[in-house]
Order: sequence, then structure tokens, then C-alpha cells
Amino acid sequence: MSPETAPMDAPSQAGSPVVPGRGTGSHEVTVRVPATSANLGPGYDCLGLCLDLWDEVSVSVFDGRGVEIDVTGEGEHTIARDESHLVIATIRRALADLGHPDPRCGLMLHAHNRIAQSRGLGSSAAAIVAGLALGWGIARPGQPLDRDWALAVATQIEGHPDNAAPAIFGGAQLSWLDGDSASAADVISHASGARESISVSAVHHVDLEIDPRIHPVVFVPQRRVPTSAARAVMPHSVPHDDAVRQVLSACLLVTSLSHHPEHLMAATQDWLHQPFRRDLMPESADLIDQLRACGVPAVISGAGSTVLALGTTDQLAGVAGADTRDFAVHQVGFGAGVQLHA
Ligand SMILES: Nc1ncnc2c1ncn2[C@@H]1O[C@H](COP(=O)(O)OP(=O)(O)OP(=O)(O)O)[C@@H](O)[C@H]1O
Ligand SMILES: N[C@@H](CCO)C(=O)O
Repeated sequence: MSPETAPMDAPSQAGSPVVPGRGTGSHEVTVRVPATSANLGPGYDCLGLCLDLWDEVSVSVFDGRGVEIDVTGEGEHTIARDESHLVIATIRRALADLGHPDPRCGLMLHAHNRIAQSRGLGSSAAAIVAGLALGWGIARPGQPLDRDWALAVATQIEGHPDNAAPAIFGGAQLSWLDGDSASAADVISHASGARESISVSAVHHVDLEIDPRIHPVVFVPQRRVPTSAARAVMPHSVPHDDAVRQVLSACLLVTSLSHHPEHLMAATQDWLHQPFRRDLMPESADLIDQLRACGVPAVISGAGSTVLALGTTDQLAGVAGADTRDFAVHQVGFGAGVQLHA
């Protein structure tokens, strides 16, 4: 395999704090939370995998009210430094859910982000999962994270479980909601119209084996595509013929990932979301066309704009035939689920 590669920012050792604690009145809680790639072509809103690329976040509680937020790395010039910061907002949600006596407590947060935002690498799911794990660490110090609880709450916040499941459980995950609801928003509105909590038993996931011959490569462009914009262009219905082809592709992807990488080209075809999102990310759509023409199984990662190639060394050799100059190319490897140190 010979794609142009750039070194990833090496993660620090698990368990080492991001920065020395400055909080007063509480010990520091630290999490490492991974990037994820959802959809994988035909698995819209239900398939996702975890990448070996991590945000590291620590928090401590101080006496009084308010927040102090320090961000380095991705988003250091753009991310909010107030209560609207997604990790902070989610910590408070977790504290309330877990019956902490003071969910409005003062919070000091340090984040070192490596996951590019609004590029289809699950940055929002990572921030939500980080917030839930940190909230758990504050409210339940020393207890192992209840990952099923985290998945249910993350799904309610994010609306779909396909990034949250691998961010929490690692590897590749198939995830879904009970009943005929496609999204958490449906579950909420069907329930009563109010924002009720999704019951933990309403969100499901299964681990999918990944054939050791398969490797991921990500091609990250400069263009940002907010997930909300990418979901706004989705049609309400698709032709039956396309739905039939999608079923085959999605089924084939599950078995190709686990045991039959030779079928990954056919298994990564999609008729449900990528065609409708092309105009939002023309460079990425063009790169996918080039890569697939060279025999590389390539898809839009999540809602875009990153391109994900998933293949064997032989399949990935085709990357050399594509023009990747406008993309940062990383051979990342597969990751594990969120790590909490409380
Ligand atoms: N580390 C972070 N800290 C705080 N907020 C974050 C962080 N990462 C993401 N966010 C919030 O989430 C937004 C990006 O979420 P969005 O759903 O658009 O993209 P994504 O999650 O990166 O992509 P995808 O869902 O397609 O994988 C950012 O604009 C920011 O508001
Ligand atoms: N399944 C989601 C992933 C991004 O959050 C989508 O494609 O919109």
C-alpha cells in the first residue's frame, strides 16, 4: 500500500492527565474518546467504526458557579468557551441524570482535540460521550462507566446511535432503536412530544468482527460540512429499486467486514445518502469516484466531508492512482471505546 501519509498526533499514555489539575475541591477526571466513522456506505444511521484518533478531556469541580475552558488542537479558535460548549452541556446533563446534588457546580475543563470537527469523524459524538463519561466520573467516582446508559443518553442527544456506539464500545458496531422509529427524535415525539429520556433498553448494539486484513485510511479535506446541513438534503423517500440494492449492499458489508474483504467494493455502494450529499462536498465526491475507479472501496465518512477507504493492502494500493493533494491522508488504524480515569 502506498498512499501518501501524514503522521498522526501521537496520543498520550492512557491514564495520564491532559494538563495538571487546577481545580479546587475535587480530583480531576480524565477521558480519552475516539473518532468514529459512521454509515460506511450503505449503513446509514446504523453502522459505524472506531478510529485510533483521540480527543483527551479532563475536568475538575470548583467551589462556586460557572466554567473555565481551555481548548488546544482542533477547534481551539472556534469552539465555544461558555456553557454552550458541548462537553460542558453534556456533563451537566449527565450530572442531572445521575442525581448529582449540584449539576450547576463550577467546572474547569481542559481539552486537547485531535478530531477535526464537522468533517464526518464523529467529533460531536466524541464530545457528547466525553461529557457523559466525565459526568459519570464526577457523580460515580471509582465506578466503571455504565456504557449502556451512555449509549442511551448519547443517542438521545445526537439523534442516532451510529457514531456513539463505536465511540463507547470500540471496534465496529451495528446499532439501532426499538420499534419502527428511525431516530431518537422519533422515539421522543412518539412517546409524548416531551423530551423524555430514552430507556436504556431501547437502544441496541452488536459488535461486528473486523477481518484483520482490513485497514482504514481517512482523507480529510478543509471543507466543513455540518451534519445538520447534510441531513437537511435527505429525501423523504427513495425509489424501491434503490432500496432493494441498498439492502444487498448493507448485508454484504456486514459479512465483508467480518470475513470477506474481497467483496468490499460491492459492499460499500450506497443509494441512500451519498448521492444527495454530493453537491455539499464536491471534492470528496470526486475523490471517491477516483478511488473507486482504482479499485479502492471508498465512502463518505459519516455526514462528510472526510472520505474513508476500507480495504486490504492490495485494495488500498489503488490510492496511488488518485489525486489526494487537497486532503490530509492518515492511516489511522481501528480504535477502542472511551477510556475513563476517575
Ligand atoms: N471537541 C469538541 N468540543 C466542543 N464541541 C464540539 C467538539 N467537537 C464537536 N463539537 C461540536 O459539534 C459540532 C460538529 O458536529 P457535527 O455533527 O456537525 O460534525 P461531526 O460530528 O464532526 O461529523 P459527523 O457527525 O458527520 O461524524 C461543532 O461545530 C461543535 O459545535
Ligand atoms: N448517520 C449520520 C452520521 C453523521 O452524524 C448521518 O449520515 O447523518
